[in-house]
Amino acid sequence: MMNLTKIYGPVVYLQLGNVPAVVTDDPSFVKEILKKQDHVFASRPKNIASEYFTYRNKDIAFAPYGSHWRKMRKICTMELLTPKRLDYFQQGRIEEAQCLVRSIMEDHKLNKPINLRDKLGALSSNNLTRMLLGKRFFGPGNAGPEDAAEYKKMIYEAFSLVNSFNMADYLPFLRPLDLQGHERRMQKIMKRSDEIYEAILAEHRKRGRKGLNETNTFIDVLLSLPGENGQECLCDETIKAIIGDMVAAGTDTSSITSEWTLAELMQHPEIMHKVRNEIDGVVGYERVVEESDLDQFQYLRAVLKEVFRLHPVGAFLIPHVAIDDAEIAGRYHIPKNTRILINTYSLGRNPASWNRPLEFRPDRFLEKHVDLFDPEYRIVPFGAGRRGCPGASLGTSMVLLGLSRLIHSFEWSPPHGKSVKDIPMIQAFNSMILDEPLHLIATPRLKASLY
Ligand code: HEM
Repeated sequence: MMNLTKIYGPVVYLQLGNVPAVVTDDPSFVKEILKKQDHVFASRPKNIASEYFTYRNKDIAFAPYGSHWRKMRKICTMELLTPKRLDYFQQGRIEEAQCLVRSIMEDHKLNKPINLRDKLGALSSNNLTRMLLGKRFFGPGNAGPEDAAEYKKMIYEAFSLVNSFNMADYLPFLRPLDLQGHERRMQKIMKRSDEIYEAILAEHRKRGRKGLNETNTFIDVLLSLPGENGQECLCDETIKAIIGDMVAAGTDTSSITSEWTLAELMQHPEIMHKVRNEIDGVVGYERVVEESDLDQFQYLRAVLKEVFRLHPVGAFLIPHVAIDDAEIAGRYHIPKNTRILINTYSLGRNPASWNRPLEFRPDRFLEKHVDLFDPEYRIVPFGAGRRGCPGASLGTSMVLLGLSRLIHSFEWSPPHGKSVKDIPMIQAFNSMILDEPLHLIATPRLKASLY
């Protein structure tokens, strides 16, 4: 599917079983869909995975366009991801970055290669669950190693099921057969994650309501807000769906991006050197990186854009759906209910937009400024418009803080007996993650008291 536009042109119409779909990787069409006619393409398709994981679309990311989505999106931006609340939880993110560095030091003392997928996964999970639930899942003071491993596996599996192709979504008569076994896996994950969220809800209810302010975790805020249609509170399923959305939307996205960044930097030592020089120049050697330093890391930000261009978190944005008949570029008729698949993978590699597109060259973003929300839609790492990612600023800060701490605190090298050429720079089948978890050796480079 990723190569269709190369063969047939910038807009391809497909009939996927019962479902009409349009695939595009052309910036001008993407602009038309996400900006000029954003209101027409702002809905989401129903599919089996979202039915399970979002309590029948009670969340934000998969909710169809309408009053429920509008209300939840408003809660998300006006009550949860507010600058004040994100500022308040900054201390937690700093502590998590320090825990990451310490746990790498422990592995270093044992002479162990570092499994960066595990470390970065723990970092983003803890960052999110501290803010959402007031709870860490990994490391000291956590929910217990077994709970953590189970929770991590669940998030990972749910994320991959949502992103994978399920035949029964397109040929509904196949659904009772569950030929790919997806639905059985979904039922199992959902049952267990529901038990976990029920227990967390009960625990927070028991503590009672406190005054609403920026120090509240997201779950406490959600428990305090009035519900829909004059209800006193939001219903439990809605709260669980929103929390599940944020965990799924914020965890793997951040850790996948950070893992690719380190893998690319290992392949390009001269770029790693420039990034480290930049961080050293701002921070020096007497303290560790703080969030307030991140604005000054212009080169690291260019590196991150280059990673988003070549390795977006999904090959496609979450599908959009036309809520009405539409016409794009004055010549393509798009019938109501058509699914719109924006191919971010080939958008970032489109030779019409990018010079030598397959080369990893962050400097291109310094020679010519391109924003993460690019007005020309040559990259759309966070989507755009009404359905654009509301966690973009938090996600960017989490990734930049984790990476800059790792690069400032350690020299990195391939495991003993291997070279950078042995790091397989290929993505997994059916997903955008590195095919194999990145393992590296860490050597501390700052004075001992900073670890
Ligand atoms: C590096 C980190 C992240 C990346 C790359 C990313 C990327 C994306 C993308 C591509 C979309 C789909 C946009 C579209 O369909 O047009 C999205 C949607 C969304 N993201 Fe993120 N995201 C990140 C972090 C986060 C975080 C930290 C949160 C919240 C805690 C979050 C919450 C959401 C939500 C709720 C949606 C659905 C919006 C809607 O449908 O109205 N994301 N994100």
